[in-house]
Amino acid sequence: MDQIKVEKGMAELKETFSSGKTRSAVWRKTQLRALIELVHENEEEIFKALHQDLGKHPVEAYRDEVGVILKSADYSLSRVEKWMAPKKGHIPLLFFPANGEVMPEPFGVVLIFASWNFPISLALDPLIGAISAGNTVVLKPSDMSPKCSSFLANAIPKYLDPKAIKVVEGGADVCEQLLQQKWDKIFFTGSQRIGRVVMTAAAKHLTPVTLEMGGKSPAILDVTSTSSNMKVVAKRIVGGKWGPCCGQACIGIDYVLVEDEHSSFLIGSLRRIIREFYGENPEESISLSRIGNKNNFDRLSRLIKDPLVAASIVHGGSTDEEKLFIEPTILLNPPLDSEIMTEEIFGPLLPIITLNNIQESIEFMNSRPKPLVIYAFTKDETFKKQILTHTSSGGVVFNDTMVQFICDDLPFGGVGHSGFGRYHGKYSFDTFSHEKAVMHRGFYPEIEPRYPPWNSFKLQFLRLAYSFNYLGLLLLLLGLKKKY
Ligand SMILES: NC(=O)C1=CN([C@@H]2O[C@H](COP(=O)(O)OP(=O)(O)OC[C@H]3O[C@@H](n4cnc5c(N)ncnc54)[C@H](O)[C@@H]3O)[C@@H](O)[C@H]2O)C=CC1
Ligand SMILES: CCCCCC(=O)O
Repeated sequence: MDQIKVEKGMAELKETFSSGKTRSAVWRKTQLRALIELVHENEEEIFKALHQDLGKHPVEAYRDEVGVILKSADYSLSRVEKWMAPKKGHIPLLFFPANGEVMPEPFGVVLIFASWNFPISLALDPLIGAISAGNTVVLKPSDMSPKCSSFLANAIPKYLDPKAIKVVEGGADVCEQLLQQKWDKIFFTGSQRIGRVVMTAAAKHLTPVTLEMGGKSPAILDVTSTSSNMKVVAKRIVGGKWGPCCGQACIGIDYVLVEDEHSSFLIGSLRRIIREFYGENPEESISLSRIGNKNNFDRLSRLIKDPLVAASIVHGGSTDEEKLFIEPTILLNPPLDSEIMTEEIFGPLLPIITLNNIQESIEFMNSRPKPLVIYAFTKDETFKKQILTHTSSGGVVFNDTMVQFICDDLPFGGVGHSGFGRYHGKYSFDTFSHEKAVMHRGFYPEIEPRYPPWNSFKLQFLRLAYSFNYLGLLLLLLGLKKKY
């Protein structure tokens, strides 16, 4: 994409934003309704593109993408006017008469990078936030999900305001061109490697950035307190590992921590559920999506080629390069210094790491980068509190997996290496808004002690004023009055 085209597009977006039309609730709600219409009217085409790019079945495509976007857009559409309204801010009596408010305003022209594993959700969910907050937008879908990228590039201009929302397709070269522009906000979903590239480019223009990244999200299994629910636990672990995009999910379970004595029970339970979900021959299953691209296939295949890792495979391990298929694979205690345990797996490989005591899981997690989410299957309230207070992660889910992604009142985002900033629901609106402080003052009474020349009285006045000790202030002023 040539630089002139990028700059022309930017100029138009800036002009649109300056016109003020994106600030109105009417414009924002019109765009949100149009987005809902886009998804409804093109559901089959979206299913087709998701199947072509990732082998997703329509049910998985609806669960993780189409349904998520319809939910998010409807949630914002019904609340955006309330979110737009200035919120009252308390002003101390000292400044009477005065009132204060916090007024959300759009940043301006924003850039959104989406990833390939949920190419519709991860493009349109941030877009919903950017529109709700009144911004103009460049959306850059991932080039690694080309059919979905092409669908978005064709459909969005037909439904949304083309002078305010543009789709730019392409890979690293296009991205680097885009990053040379001065954006008012960048919302990035992707890897730490590229997240650093984005942050570096944003720093040049002091552009605020939200980084939605990933990492190694563990699932802790306290079998002692959940043994009576093991079938549900196993379904949720299998669903949370291989369900979303065949394990290629930022909030997918990366590894499981379990006490040694329970590892066989767990593996047997997982095996049964894998068969129940994907049949005797998962390669033939229509319910298991495929590895997204050759790069990820080669990387994952390499992880299990390591002899010590290969020796730890207790289920699965088969691959088919032509079909970009990797069987749901379980490993038991691969070496902790192997790449599968030091790098984000982002695929259908599930290491099970055994501990002497489930309490050790806290130290195990704390000795590694902060994950996007911690899943913990336990009914032990004390252990829950320990996890919440002695570990740090983007989020914590007790006794389930993945479902937090569709809860609009829970912020979705990481901490430390898993990212910063968050979105979903009103958090999306806030992420794409500047909260402007507004204070209205009167002209009387004047607070003379705020002005020079300084003297001891004014120091005394300010001491009481800053402690908002109104009685003290009154007595001081009365005392002054009496004195003079
Ligand atoms: N927190 C979240 O919501 C999610 C996080 N992720 C994380 O993303 C990673 C996998 O996603 P990928 O798309 O492979 O990540 P990626 O970092 O390779 O690409 C992300 C985006 O950046 C663009 N990009 C690629 N090269 C670039 C460059 N040189 N300069 C600027 N932009 C560039 C891509 O086209 C894409 O739009 C995993 O680490 C995963 O954990 C993935 C999905 C969701
Ligand atoms: C179920 C949808 C999850 C999307 C974010 C991810 O895990 O990559």
